[in-house]
Amino acid sequence: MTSDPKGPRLILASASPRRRELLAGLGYEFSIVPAEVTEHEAPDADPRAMVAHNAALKADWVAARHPDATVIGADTTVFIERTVLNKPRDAAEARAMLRMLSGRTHTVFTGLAVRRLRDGLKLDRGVASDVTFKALDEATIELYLSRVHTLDKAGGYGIQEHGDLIVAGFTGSLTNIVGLPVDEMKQLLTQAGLGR
Ligand SMILES: Cc1cn([C@H]2C[C@H](O)[C@@H](COP(=O)(O)OP(=O)(O)OP(=O)(O)O)O2)c(=O)[nH]c1=O
Repeated sequence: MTSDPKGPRLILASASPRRRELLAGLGYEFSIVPAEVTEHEAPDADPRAMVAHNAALKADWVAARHPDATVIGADTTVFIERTVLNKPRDAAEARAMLRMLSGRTHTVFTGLAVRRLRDGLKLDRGVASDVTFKALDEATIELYLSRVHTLDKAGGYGIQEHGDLIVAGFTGSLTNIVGLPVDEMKQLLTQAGLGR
C-alpha cells in the first residue's frame, strides 16, 4: 500500500481481501477505497453485461472522488443454466446454491474496469472460467459450510478455501474464479501506462 503524499497513483475500488492479495501479488503499490454503490444483481441477468456494469459502477464511483488516480473496479458472478448466483443471503441460500452446483459445470465471470478521470482513460475486460463440481452429498455440503465462510462469495463457495472438497476441476483462469484475473489485470494496467 502507498503512503505517497501526492495521493495514490493506483486505487483498488474493492473491499474484497482476495482482490487485495491478488493485486499485491502482481507487485503493485495501491490504496483501497471500497465503492459505496448498489450492485445490479438479477438472477436472470446476462452475466457478462452484469459484471461489466458492476465493475464500471465501482470504478466510476471511486474515480469521481480521486480524479488523478488510476482506479480498478471488479465484479464476479457464477452462472449456471441461465441463472446468476451472487452472494448468498444466509446459510440456507448457500446450501441451496451448493446443491444446485453439485455434479455440474458452471461458469464464473469477472468484469474488470480501469478508470482515470484526468485523461479520460476507460478500459474494460471480461473473463470467464468453467468450474465442474463433484457430486456432493448432504454430509459434504454441511462439512464445507462448517469450514468456509460462504456468505461473501458468489455462488456460495470459494475455490481457494477447501476447494478440494467440492471442485472436480476447472478450465481457464484460477484467479478469475477467486475474483481478480491477474494476467488480464496486468495487461490492462500496462495499457493504462502502469506496466511493471
Ligand atoms: C466463485 C468464487 C467467488 N469468490 C468471491 C470473489 C468476490 O470477492 C466475491 C463476489 O463478490 P463481488 O461483488 O464480485 O465482490 P465483493 O463484494 O467481495 O468485493 P467488492 O465489491 O468490494 O469488490 O466472491 C471467491 O472468493 N472464490 C470463488 O471461488
